[in-house]
Amino acid sequence: HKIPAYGVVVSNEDALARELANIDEWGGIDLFKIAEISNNRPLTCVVYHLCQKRDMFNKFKIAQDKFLAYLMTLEDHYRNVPYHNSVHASDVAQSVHVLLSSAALDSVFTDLEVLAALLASAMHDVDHPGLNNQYHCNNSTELALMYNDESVLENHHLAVGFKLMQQDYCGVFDNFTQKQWQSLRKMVIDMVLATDMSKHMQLLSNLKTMVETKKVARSGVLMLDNYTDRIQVLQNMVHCADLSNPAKPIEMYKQWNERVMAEYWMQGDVEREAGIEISPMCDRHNTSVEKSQVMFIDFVVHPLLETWADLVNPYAQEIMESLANNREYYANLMPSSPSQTGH
Ligand SMILES: COc1ccc(-c2ccn(CCC(=O)N3CCOCC3)n2)cc1OC1CCCC1
Ligand SMILES: [Mg+2]
Ligand SMILES: [Zn+2]
Repeated sequence: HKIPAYGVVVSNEDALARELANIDEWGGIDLFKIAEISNNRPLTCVVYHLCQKRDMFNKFKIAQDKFLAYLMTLEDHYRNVPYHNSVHASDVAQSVHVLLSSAALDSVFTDLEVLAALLASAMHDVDHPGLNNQYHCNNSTELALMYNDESVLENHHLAVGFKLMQQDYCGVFDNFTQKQWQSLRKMVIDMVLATDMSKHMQLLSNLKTMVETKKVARSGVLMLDNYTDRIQVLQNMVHCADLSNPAKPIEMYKQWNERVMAEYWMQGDVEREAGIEISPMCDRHNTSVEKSQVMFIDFVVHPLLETWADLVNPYAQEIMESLANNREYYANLMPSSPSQTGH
């Protein structure tokens, strides 16, 4: 049977083609529109399309129908929660694709490393329950007990993502050598575990050190000559993509913000019902949305993306400008901002 052009059977293939046209650009595609057109299969069609563009099926002799079966099953295991659904995963995959294409990283990473980064992005939040690690640890949930309070969700995303790959009807990496498979699996594990926010300061510090000591070839590309350096750049890349909403076009950023707040407030409702302490920013009756975003940008996103921009300098200026504009947008909306008080 013939495989559809974008992996998924859609009513309007031309519309999907148009939406995917600017997939190589930062903020170039609207994942919410792609979710609509693809009958809520944004992850399957974005990741399939990226792997086709990067010729992954030929490079690794991957059976396209098996890869599609895996992507579909993976996407089916994302939950229908406001933020951590498969639209977010497809956004992280496309953002990683753009960061990987930075001129400073030209030919730096092997095809296996690129495939690992795309797979890590695709599976990095699978089966997310819409309740964060703090909730699981505070309440010793099934998952917290399973993973002893250590990167609980991230370990779960990996376990689910790889278990689905093992199901024999997938057999997606049957043509990999044992060495290729073990290398791919280790890199995906290292990247997904690095999306745990509790690792953020360590990751950022490693990235800063790498910027200070970076070796750049005459061609201007980064020289990374050991696994530790290579995986640190890949981990930071996926982490940057995971935190990249504030650096995207404002209309998309606003939608991500509504969704993440809806998820936080649902968690706050669960905590209030259970009579336990409501987590930070999870109380719908007591959160300043705009102030929270300005603080998120100032204390988390800007320091990380600024360091990334230093690493691939000057190839991330547009990302930094977008972030600065969006920060101003929310700063001006803050209740006590000067523009409100008229002076
Ligand atoms: C568009 O808004 C956000 C977009 C992304 C994030 C965000 C933080 C950490 N990550 C990485 C994954 C993670 O560790 N999480 C997932 C979010 O919940 C906390 C544990 N992602 C937060 C966002 O806003 C928050 C609510 C107001 C300020 C902060
Ligand atoms: Mg996550
Ligand atoms: Zn995520």
